[in-house]
Amino acid sequence: MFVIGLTGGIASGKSTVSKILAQAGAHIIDADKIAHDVVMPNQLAWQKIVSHFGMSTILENGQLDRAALGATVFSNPAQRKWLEELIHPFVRAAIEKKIQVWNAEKKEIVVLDIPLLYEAGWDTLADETWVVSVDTATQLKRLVQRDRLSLMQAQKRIDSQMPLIEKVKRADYVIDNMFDLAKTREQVLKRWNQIRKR
Ligand SMILES: CC(C)(COP(=O)(O)OP(=O)(O)OC[C@H]1O[C@@H](n2cnc3c(N)ncnc32)[C@H](O)[C@@H]1O)[C@@H](O)C(=O)NCCC(=O)NCCS
Ligand SMILES: Nc1ncnc2c1ncn2[C@@H]1O[C@H](COP(=O)(O)OP(=O)(O)OP(=O)(O)O)[C@@H](O)[C@H]1O
Repeated sequence: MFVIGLTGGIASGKSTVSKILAQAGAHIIDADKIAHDVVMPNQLAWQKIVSHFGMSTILENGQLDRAALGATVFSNPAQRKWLEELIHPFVRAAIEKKIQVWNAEKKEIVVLDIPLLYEAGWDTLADETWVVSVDTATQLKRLVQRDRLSLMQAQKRIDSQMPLIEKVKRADYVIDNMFDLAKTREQVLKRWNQIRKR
């Protein structure tokens, strides 16, 4: 089994690349999705969040108010650290379990789609790392458009991550996602085909 660690900055295009890889036959582990699943109502992490942040972080249906929690933690690094220290061990355990299962099932290529791959030190789970890169103006524009955040909210989210330029330096393979999707697909499939041939 070969494991690709796919990362980038927020809204740089990880999900877009991960979709292309899935269509090509990769098996995807999506850390954002796992992080959403572990805070479903009444789970241990959900209970700890409610006792720590209070009922104002819960919607009427019991789900986390992700916008409210995001507004709090992306303006307060100490609270973000608290939330990460709670959620990350659950996410890491789920990722390791899935890797184990897929390894036993002899899946050929697995992709770890993890926004905080380097920040969390989880790049060691991968055989090689890919970074999806865009310039800061494009990142901000796409983030504001997709998530309907104000410029200031979007900038706070970007600033809470390792600078994208730093991630690019650490990457084994960089995908430049500044252009159209065809160009991105071309770069993804180029490296994908090299890995397949090994
Ligand atoms: C604060 C929360 C509730 C906001 O939820 P929201 O639905 O608005 O965002 P979502 O979870 O879909 O994340 C969107 C993007 O935000 C960025 N992001 C998320 N968490 C973090 C973080 N702790 N630090 C920096 N960037 C982050 C990532 O690029 C991610 O792809 C949520 O992001 C969260 O629980 N974060 C802590 C868990 C975590 O670190 N998740 C990242 C994957 S392990
Ligand atoms: N090459 C491109 N050209 C134009 N728009 C793009 C391109 N790639 C991605 N986008 C758009 O930019 C936004 C961010 O892309 P995407 O959701 O793939 O980023 P992400 O890195 O997965 O984000 P997150 O860190 O929040 O998970 C989306 O609205 C997507 O449709």
